[in-house]
Amino acid sequence: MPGINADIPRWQYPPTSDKEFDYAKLETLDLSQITGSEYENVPAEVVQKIGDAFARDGFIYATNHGLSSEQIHRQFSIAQHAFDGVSEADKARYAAKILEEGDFTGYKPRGHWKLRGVRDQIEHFSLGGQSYTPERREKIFPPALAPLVDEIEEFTEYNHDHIYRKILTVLSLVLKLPPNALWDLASNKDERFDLFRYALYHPPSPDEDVKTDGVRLQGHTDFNAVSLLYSQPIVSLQVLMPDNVWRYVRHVPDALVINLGDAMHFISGGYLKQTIHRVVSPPDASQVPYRRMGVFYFAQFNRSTRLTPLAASPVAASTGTSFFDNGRKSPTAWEWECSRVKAYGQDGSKKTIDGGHEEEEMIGGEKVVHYN
Ligand SMILES: O=C(O)CCC(=O)C(=O)O
Ligand SMILES: [Fe+2]
Repeated sequence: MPGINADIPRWQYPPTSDKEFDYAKLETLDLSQITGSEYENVPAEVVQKIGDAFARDGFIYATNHGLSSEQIHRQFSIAQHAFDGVSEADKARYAAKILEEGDFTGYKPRGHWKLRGVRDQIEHFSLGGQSYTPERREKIFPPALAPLVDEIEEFTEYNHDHIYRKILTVLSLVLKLPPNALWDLASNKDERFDLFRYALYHPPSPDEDVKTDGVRLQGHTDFNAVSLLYSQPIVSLQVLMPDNVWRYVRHVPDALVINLGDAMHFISGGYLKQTIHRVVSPPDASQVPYRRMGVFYFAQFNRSTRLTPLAASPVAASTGTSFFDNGRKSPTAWEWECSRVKAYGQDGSKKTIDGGHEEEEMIGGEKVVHYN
């Protein structure tokens, strides 16, 4: 693999919890069951099982994605290097223009978001998951990461071309469309704006944890189409399950935790669920002192894709649900992303509703609720 010799410290995974918690029961998709030169073949029972899981829970695990433990571990080591091997001055120089442009590309410092007046403790380094031209390389990557760019690019391409593509085949069949229908909405290279992210959750102070009730990343839906989260040992991610109970996601070594975002929800007429999830302080006290590292691939449709229910899908049509003033004001995938990125985590722009949750009006009259 190119750049593999770039000598960086190896990430030490925190110890895995051996305690039992109220874990979410999630289905598993074995990605090796999707075959064919264009990943067009999926056994009918897999389509049924995964379609039901995405319509009900919105979250699944995926295994047999074709990446080795070592390749995944390497990404966690690169993540560590992106935070520990880059100076604070360079992080500021390569800061993301989150409020100005609604774009996460670059570094997000701790404290950009606030929850109940408390600054968040999460650092990000996010990259657009598309080819890195020489100009983009210089603009996005601080010098300390330059030797790793080819390796990072190879990983992001794999996430898009193989893992995301397979998920899109399954979902196309779930929506009773031809197997390549959703891939056709996501494979225009000139319009790609997937986001690949390394995230570092620093442990907050006990005082901060009290003020936020242990919530470290407020309950939210993702803005994009399909999110791929590389499973990591610290028990912390919670999913709001169909019975309205927050349940933890169990760590499955080398598996992917996959969830759907707003874009997929809208184009499926609401059939596919954009499930609410959040990150809280670890229920296993022995994990509390550890830094929690994340490797996430947020896959998107092409920028100009209109987020309106797909007319060709009988499943999308059958829900009878439409959005954005009956489609008259449907944004593109890009417009929706920018509008949500700018507004997220900015205390004060919302109104409090039932249950102490907060509601905010987004473009096209759609409402977004932030769950506490
Ligand atoms: O940290 C995690 O496990 C999930 C993060 C997440 O939900 C997000 O960044 O959208
Ligand atoms: Fe999320």
